[in-house]
Formats: sequence, C-alpha cells, structure tokens
Amino acid sequence: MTVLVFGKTGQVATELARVGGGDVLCLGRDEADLSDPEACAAVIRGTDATAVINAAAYTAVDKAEDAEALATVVNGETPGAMARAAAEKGLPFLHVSTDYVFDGTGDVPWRETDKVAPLNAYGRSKLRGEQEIAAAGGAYAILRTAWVFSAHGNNFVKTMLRLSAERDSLRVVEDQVGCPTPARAIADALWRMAGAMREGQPGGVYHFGGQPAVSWCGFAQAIFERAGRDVALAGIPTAEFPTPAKRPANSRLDCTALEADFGIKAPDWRAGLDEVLRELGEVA
Ligand SMILES: NC(=O)C1=CN([C@@H]2O[C@H](COP(=O)(O)OP(=O)(O)OC[C@H]3O[C@@H](n4cnc5c(N)ncnc54)[C@H](OP(=O)(O)O)[C@@H]3O)[C@@H](O)[C@H]2O)C=CC1
Ligand SMILES: Cc1cn([C@H]2C[C@H](O)[C@@H](COP(=O)(O)OP(=O)(O)O[C@H]3O[C@@H](C)C(=O)[C@@H](O)[C@H]3O)O2)c(=O)[nH]c1=O
Ligand SMILES: [Mg+2]
Repeated sequence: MTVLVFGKTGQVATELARVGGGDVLCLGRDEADLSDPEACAAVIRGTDATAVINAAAYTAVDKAEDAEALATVVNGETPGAMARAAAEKGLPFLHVSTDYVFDGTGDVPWRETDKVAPLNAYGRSKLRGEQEIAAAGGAYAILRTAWVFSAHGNNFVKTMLRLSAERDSLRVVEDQVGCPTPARAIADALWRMAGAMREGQPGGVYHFGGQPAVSWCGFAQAIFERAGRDVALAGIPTAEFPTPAKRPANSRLDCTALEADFGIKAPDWRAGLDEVLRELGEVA
C-alpha cells in the first residue's frame, strides 16, 4: 500500500518513513504547507495513495500562546480540510493528537470518552483538529499520544542531554505525570492501524502513551541514569518553573481500547529510551 504522510522532518514522520520504506510518501512544508488548508486538501484530492496520515503539526507549546491563530489553522482547520478531502475519496485518514486536550485534574489515566478541557492554546488548537476530523464524515483514526521522544528533532530527552552537558545541576518539575512515548512506537501503531482500516476496520479516537506513567523529573532521572550522565537533579513543583503555557498535571493515558480493538499494546518507554540513547551514541 502507498500511504501519503504529511510531515517529513518531524519525529513521527521520520519514523513513519522508516517503518513504511518505499510504501510511504512524506511531504515536507515545501510540498504541503499546513498553514494553507485548501492546498493540503488539493494534495489529497490528487493522490493515488490508499491512506493518509497527518504527522505534521504546530508543536511549539509555549510559542503557541502568542500564535494561537496560526496554530489553529495548522492544527485545527487544515486537518479538517484534509479529512474532508480524504472522506470524498474514501481514504482512511489517520491523525495524531495529544494528552494536552485534557485539563490534567485527578490522577486516574484518561480514557477516550473523558471530558476534554485544554489548558493552553496548543491544546485548544489540537482539539479543534479532532472535532473537525470527526465531523468530516469519513473513516478516521485520532491517536492521542504524549511526551514524544526520538533521536531526531526536538524533544525532552535531547533537551536533558544537552542541558546536562552544560550544567552541573538541573531542576525539573515532578508534579506533572504522564506517558513518554517513543516516536518509533507511534509510527508502528499508525502503520498497523492504516493497514487495518484499509481492510475496513473502523477507527475512532484512541490513546497511546508509553508506560509506566512517570513525572518529567522521573523521566529526566531515567535519562541521566541510562546515559551515564552525572548531574545533580532536583524535583520541583510546577510553580517554580513558570512557562507561558499551562501544562496538565495528570497526563496519564489509559491505552486499553487500542489493544482491545487493534491488538496494539502501549509501549514501555524505558526500552524505547534505551534504543534512542543507542541511536544517539550515548550508550553502546
Ligand atoms: N512532540 C510531542 O511531544 C507530541 C506530539 N504530538 C503530536 O504528534 C504529531 C507529531 O509530532 P512530532 O513528530 O513530535 O512533531 P515535531 O515537532 O517533531 O515536528 C513537527 C512537524 O510538523 C511540521 N510542520 C509544522 N508546521 C508546518 C506547516 N505549516 N506546514 C508543514 N509542516 C509543518 C514540521 O515541519 P518543519 O520542519 O518544516 O517545521 C515538522 O515536520 C503532531 O500532531 C503533534 O501534535 C502529540 C503528543 C506529544
Ligand atoms: C527544560 C526544562 C523543562 N522543564 C519542564 C517544563 C515542562 O513542564 C516539562 C516538559 O517540557 P517540554 O517543553 O519538553 O514539554 P512540552 O513541550 O510541553 O511537551 C509537550 O509537547 C507537546 C507537543 C505535546 O503534545 C505534549 O504531549 C508534550 O510532549 O519539563 C523543567 O522542569 N526543567 C527544565 O530544565
Ligand atoms: Mg516542547
């Protein structure tokens, strides 16, 4: 099967290219700019692919606070236009969304049916995308994932490795708990879902996050331990690390539905972390 992927340089798109090999066509910004909904819809209308995956997004969470209009087009309106174009052609449309659609209350893992209430502009823009896609009328899957990391692009793992080389001590929030997820595992899941949906399996909204849940500080600690970095790490409350965008305290994702419906199990982020550290040359 040929799968059309929006995104080329991003973490998930890069891994999709690896998983799909010659069977995926990844489009960069020069070929499909998500700030132009109609142009992206036109690309889908002209494709002979058998499924479409959108792995591109405005992902700069803090910057989005001052660029909500652009984030809303890229993460909201354009995915909607893409989904409508895919629906017209009868192509399954797969899309990636985020734990940041939730407000982070409580400590129970979020289920797909739980109430969404984003705390920040990025989360609102991603929710808009979910709503537009669901209303488009075609076969779709929305995979809500979280805390994505890989050997390429920007992510928390690479930030921590960089900062630990520059500083003797680091302070990292320990009252935000969630599911670090290897981009490779997301790409594998999307690939299997695309195949199943092409065969007629219904989609829907699904959660997919690495287990076990951990705080950002706990994640940082695991990164330093596994990479053999010697840095003094202090856990701090969110109030001591002010950022433009508010982030949810509870980002735990309940991933049982995806396993029940597609047989896809949530990954263990620790194994994924070891793989990424190997790829980065941090460990043998
Ligand atoms: N990163 C994370 O922690 C999480 C991500 N997600 C979601 O997963 C998906 C993939 O994220 P991830 O792989 O981490 O993304 P990255 O941040 O690694 O990359 C974003 C990608 O989107 C592209 N992009 C941004 N704006 C545009 C535009 N206007 N036109 C065309 N392309 C554009 C970028 O291209 P360019 O290089 O040209 O800028 C880049 O390829 C997204 O939907 C994201 O919302 C969900 C949960 C967590
Ligand atoms: C660099 C740094 C960050 N932090 C905190 C800030 C924040 O609460 C947390 C993570 O910071 P980041 O900026 O990497 O995280 P952030 O960009 O918010 O990551 C999010 O990205 C979007 C795209 C998503 O969809 C989410 O699932 C999530 O992965 O760590 C510290 O406490 N100390 C530090 O030194
Ligand atoms: Mg970030």
